[in-house]
Amino acid sequence: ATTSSGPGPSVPGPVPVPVPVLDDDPFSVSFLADPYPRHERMREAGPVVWLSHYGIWASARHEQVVTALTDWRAFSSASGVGLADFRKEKPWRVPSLLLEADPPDHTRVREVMTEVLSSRRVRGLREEFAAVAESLVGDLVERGTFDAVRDLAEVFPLRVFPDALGLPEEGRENLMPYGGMAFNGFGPRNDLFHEAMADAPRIQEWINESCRRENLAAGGLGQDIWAFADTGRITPEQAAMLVRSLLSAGIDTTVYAIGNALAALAAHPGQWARVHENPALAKLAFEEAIRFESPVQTFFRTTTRAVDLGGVRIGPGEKILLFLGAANRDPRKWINPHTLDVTRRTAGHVGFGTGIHACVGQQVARLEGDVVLTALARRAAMLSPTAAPEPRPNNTLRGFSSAPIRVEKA
Ligand code: HEM
Ligand SMILES: O=C(O)c1ccc(-n2ccnc2)cc1
Repeated sequence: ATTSSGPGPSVPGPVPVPVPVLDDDPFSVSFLADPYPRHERMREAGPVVWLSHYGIWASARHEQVVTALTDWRAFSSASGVGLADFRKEKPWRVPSLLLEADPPDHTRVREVMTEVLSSRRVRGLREEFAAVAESLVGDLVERGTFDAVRDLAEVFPLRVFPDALGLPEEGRENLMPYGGMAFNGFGPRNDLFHEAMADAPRIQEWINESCRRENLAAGGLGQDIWAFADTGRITPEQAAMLVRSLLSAGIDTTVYAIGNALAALAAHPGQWARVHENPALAKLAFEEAIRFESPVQTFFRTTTRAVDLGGVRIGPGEKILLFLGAANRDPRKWINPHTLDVTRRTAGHVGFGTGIHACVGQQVARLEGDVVLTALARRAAMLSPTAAPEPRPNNTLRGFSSAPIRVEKA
């Protein structure tokens, strides 16, 4: 890292703290394949750094990431939570009413989504989710060796969430690709972006059809959203867009999270032994895995005014990349951050974000992780990797395309 008088547009004010300039490309395949050493360098360079490759600010420290996520007035989502600044360029799709909005627009739709995904409603999903997990995991443990990603992490969410949403059977193969579009779409228009968008018109057509009220089964989360349109709390157009949010968020996030948890636990046999000994630890183990190998690595904010963050003066209308995954391994916040500890006190991790945009689906995600790891904890005395997991590069998500493991039956 080199220091300079301060990159980016100069902003009048107190003498600026010399800002470290790094030339990393955080959306390159090499960075994404092994982000942790780069996170460390960014954290050590300072609370806020300038990434000259894209001309953006960035923070990899827990304190500054929490400050930016919490202060939605100074750090806005309405110009997009990806690299694209919606004030300067056309978004690739109509912006999200939740993720890419600020109060007051964000407030009402967030209240509705919070009710749709309430703890009580999610508790009502547990019996069905657990039954699918027991059956799937039971078969895999009998096999003795399987791929934690291909045979479990990519299968379970697609078995339970589309049904919970009320989606028709046909076309579900579009869900992972659409998640790939959404999450690669937050990055620069690099190869990952263009590859994800290759079949965009056809997939977006299926997504738009899937958001229509008549295509959503009664009793599902999709119809729950549409019911709010009848009350006048939201308009029909908003209802369709909120269903689109669930289609964007509901699959890839948990696929990557469950895969990361299984790969991490297989790589730490002592930790798995504790979970097998006490399956009630499954829920905590999943939470620790979200801290340790955060499925959602980054999101952007855009400043609405000149603002000081960590002593660094950031001008108005500038993008800052928040490294959630790096904040979750900041030694200023965590003891032995690079160690997986299934009994760690994980409170304060930002794997689900924090503040007004904190993940509204986190109870669904936790339920999925809990039932899968609980089913495995009861049946598998030992997990061991039979090959290194294969990273699956994505502009926003961190995870694997394969994680072969051997299980020793309990
Ligand atoms: C382990 C899985 C998941 C992780 C790690 C995760 C992570 C996150 C993060 C970090 C945010 C904050 C975004 C920001 O601050 O800009 C977020 C927001 C959100 N999440 Fe998740 N998520 C997960 C699963 C889900 C699921 C399963 C759903 C839906 C059922 C969901 C729905 C949402 C929505 C709608 C928002 C936007 C909330 C708002 O802007 O008010 N997420 N999530
Ligand atoms: O509204 C959307 O399109 C949208 C909303 C939420 C997510 N998300 C990210 C992490 N958890 C959920 C992704 C897309």
